Amino acid sequence: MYVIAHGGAGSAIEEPGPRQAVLDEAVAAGRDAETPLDAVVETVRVLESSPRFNAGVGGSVQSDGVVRTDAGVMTSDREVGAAASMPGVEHASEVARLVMEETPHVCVSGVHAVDLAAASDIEVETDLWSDRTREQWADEEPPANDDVLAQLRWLRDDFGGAPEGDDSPGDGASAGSDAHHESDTVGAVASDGETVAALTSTGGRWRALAGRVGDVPQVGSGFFCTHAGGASSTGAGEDIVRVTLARRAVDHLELGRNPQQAAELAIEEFEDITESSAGVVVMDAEGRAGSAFNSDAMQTGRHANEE
Ligand SMILES: NC(=O)C[C@H](N)C(=O)O
Repeated sequence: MYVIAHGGAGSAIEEPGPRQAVLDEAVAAGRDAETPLDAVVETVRVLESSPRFNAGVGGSVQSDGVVRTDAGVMTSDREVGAAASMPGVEHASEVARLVMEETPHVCVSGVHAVDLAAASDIEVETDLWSDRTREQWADEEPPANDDVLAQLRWLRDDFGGAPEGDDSPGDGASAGSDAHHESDTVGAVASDGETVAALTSTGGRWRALAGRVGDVPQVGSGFFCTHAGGASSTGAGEDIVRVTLARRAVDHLELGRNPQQAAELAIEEFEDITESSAGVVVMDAEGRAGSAFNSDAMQTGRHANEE
């Protein structure tokens, strides 16, 4: 099985080694899977369980002090499932798969998605806080939860550009430090040499308005897959949605470009349109991989067809 995984597009961190080790472990878990769908879920599960990434445990905290998770998955036969805004769900990837396989719908959200997960024996009520997010949240001074408009005023300046922690090239008012690790969304694309699956999972963006949903569970934005191949995006979700970044990358595969060209072209177009920052990983049906980003850094792990 061929697999490429990413740990989010953002600023370079001082010690990338430990995160790279988790990414490599995640790809190793996916390599042993039987199908591309199993492979992306196995890969992303490892990343969701690591507090080093902004997905599952360690996910970003929303304005009301709650961590909510989102994920989306798609296979090359255009089966799609997504789940959004789930408190207490570590493996949003599993809920996205559940929505795809067991419901007639494409996306389920909030407490209803959590109920569906619990009824299907997916673990819920997990403590998604990490030491890092607990410490960072302690420095915040959010307005009271029942004053939504005050919360909106409090958080508004953080958005409209690159995710916080990413100082290139967006115009985010809070750019410049990687303190929140909020750009460390995770994703994977896998291929058995014939069929493909793509999956993305996140805690969203730091102190986003409670209930905010970004690109990750939106088909074509955070993830996309056809017979040509699949893509998983990361970065400023509000901007990724405006250009449907994953769809754009896969379109380039459909037009005959290789995965590296497809990733680069999609990011160039994204930057031209939004002046914001993002990254994308791409794998075609033969298992050849490519990746591109216009942030300072994006860590990937891969076991790809190098032919
Ligand atoms: N950094 C990220 O990738 C965050 C994610 N794209 C979101 O906006 O929810």
